[in-house]
Amino acid sequence: MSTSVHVAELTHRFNKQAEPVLSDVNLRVDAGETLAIVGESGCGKSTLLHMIAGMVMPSTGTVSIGNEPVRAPNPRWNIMFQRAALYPWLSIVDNVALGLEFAGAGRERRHRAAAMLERVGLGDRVDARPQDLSGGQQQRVALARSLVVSPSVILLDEPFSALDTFTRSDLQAEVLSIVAEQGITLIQVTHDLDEAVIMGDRIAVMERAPGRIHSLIDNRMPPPRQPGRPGFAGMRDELLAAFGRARRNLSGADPSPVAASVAVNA
Ligand SMILES: Nc1ncnc2c1ncn2[C@@H]1O[C@H](COP(=O)(O)OP(=O)(O)OP(=O)(O)O)[C@@H](O)[C@H]1O
Repeated sequence: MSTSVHVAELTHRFNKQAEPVLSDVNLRVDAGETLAIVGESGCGKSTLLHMIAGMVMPSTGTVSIGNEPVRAPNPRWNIMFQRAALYPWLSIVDNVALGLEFAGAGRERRHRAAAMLERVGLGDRVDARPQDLSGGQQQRVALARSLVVSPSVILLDEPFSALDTFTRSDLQAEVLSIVAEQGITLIQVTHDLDEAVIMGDRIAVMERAPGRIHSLIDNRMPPPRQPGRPGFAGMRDELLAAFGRARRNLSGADPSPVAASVAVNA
């Protein structure tokens, strides 16, 4: 079952003397919606995501998932990182089943883990060790581990950034298909504007120092959103312009789209 995410009046300082890393962040993501978050390096995207995941408590403000205040990590709002942290001494089916064990599942967990590996295209590798898989396959295992616990919300922190273009594209499509099928609410941090257009029904552009939401853009492209399809380049240009405006709020300069593009890819 999908669930909404509500961030209210969130401000964060990593220590009392420091300037706030995040300030006055307000955000609502509807149940079943997908949101991509972009912004200049260091603007606080990961910090915000970690707070939604309950890994870091905000200095002030609240995060709620459904009607429940987030105070700790929970399998119902699961986070997946850029690098798959898999146990090399366990087979991949046991790595995935471990997520279910932490979530309190019973003896059927190995069967459920195998079914989820099948769903992400690794049904014939269940007994392999993580180190025998490619980076893309390892990310598929991590994805299966995040999804097998049937989360209402999935939080992705640049999960595909280390992958080649084709593997990344396959995994983007896989994630979109699974979240649509299961009605999961998705929030994904990315550096890649193409990826933001592909993944997000809406795209939040953040500014930095302090980090806050600069703009929220509705993605007008209907899925499947793929580079080269009509409307994709226009949506990306709109996003790039918003990214440039978010930077200008910081520096007072007026960056050209090329300068903004360099910053995005830095
Ligand atoms: N545990 C921490 N203690 C102190 N400062 C931190 C901590 N974690 C992050 N920061 C600082 O908070 C700011 C935001 O970091 P964060 O990683 O959230 O940004 P980001 O937008 O995700 O960056 P990037 O795109 O480069 O990954 C940075 O200035 C970072 O140095």
